[in-house]
Amino acid sequence: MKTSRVARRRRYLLCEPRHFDVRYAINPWMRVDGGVDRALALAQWTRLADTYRELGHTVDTVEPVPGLPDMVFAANGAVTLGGRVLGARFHAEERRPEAAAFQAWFKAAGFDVHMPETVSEGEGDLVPAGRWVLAGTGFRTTLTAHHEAQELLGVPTVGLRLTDPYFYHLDTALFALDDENVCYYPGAFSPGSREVLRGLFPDALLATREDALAFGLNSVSDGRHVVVAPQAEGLVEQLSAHGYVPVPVDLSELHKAGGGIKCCTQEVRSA
Ligand SMILES: CN(C)C(=N)NCCC[C@H](N)C(=O)O
Repeated sequence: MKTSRVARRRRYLLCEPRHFDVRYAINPWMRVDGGVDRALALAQWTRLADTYRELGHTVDTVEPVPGLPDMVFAANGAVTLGGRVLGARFHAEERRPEAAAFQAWFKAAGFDVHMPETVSEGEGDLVPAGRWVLAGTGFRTTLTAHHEAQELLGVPTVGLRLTDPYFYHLDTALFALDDENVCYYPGAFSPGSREVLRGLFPDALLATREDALAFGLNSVSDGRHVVVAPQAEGLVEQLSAHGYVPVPVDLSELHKAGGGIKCCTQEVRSA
């Protein structure tokens, strides 16, 4: 086991939860009558942004749009690799207008944006991991979108079928630790997809359902520091035991909409 892990500086795109709310239910976490403390959501999100800066990463922000309460989940707005950007096409009608807002941000930042033809929820389902883009399907992003991602990004996509509605995006069930390894919850995947993951990542860290339900797999790693939900206690211990440095950030208020740390974080990967 490697004991010294190396961090790489990252560029992250975030969206302040100024208009955050739970006004519709498009995943099993969302309760429209549950109540949201927006001030707390803002404070938690600010801690996340500050944590990235303290770790030496660049944080950009996209202006939140009134009436789009899920726009804080910036990871869904696109996926980028080598300076190429595949925009988003959202599954739920309520989120569809977000796609144009993220597209505009990327264009203004100097990127060409390819807009997908079918449902494609950005980094929620398309997770660059070393030589591959791991590509979730089953609830949101389509197989056609996997192919579009492969054609645009020039990297093979590995399709993985999600089967548990609580883990409706790939990045609720798996995250890349670095360019060589991942951490995932096997119970979120079909038997065939579990076999594929075992074959590609024989040394992967495996998480429990309890840690997955605590949004532990919705973590962001820079190769050394893993920004992780403190509620995922077993995973936090496991990461330390494998030489990573867990950096707990609590986004409990955002969990009410079905999102966590990674959902709030779009990595901008330039050429
Ligand atoms: C991993 N990512 C990016 C996410 N899981 N995103 C959270 C999306 C939450 C939103 N209410 C929805 O259901 O689309």
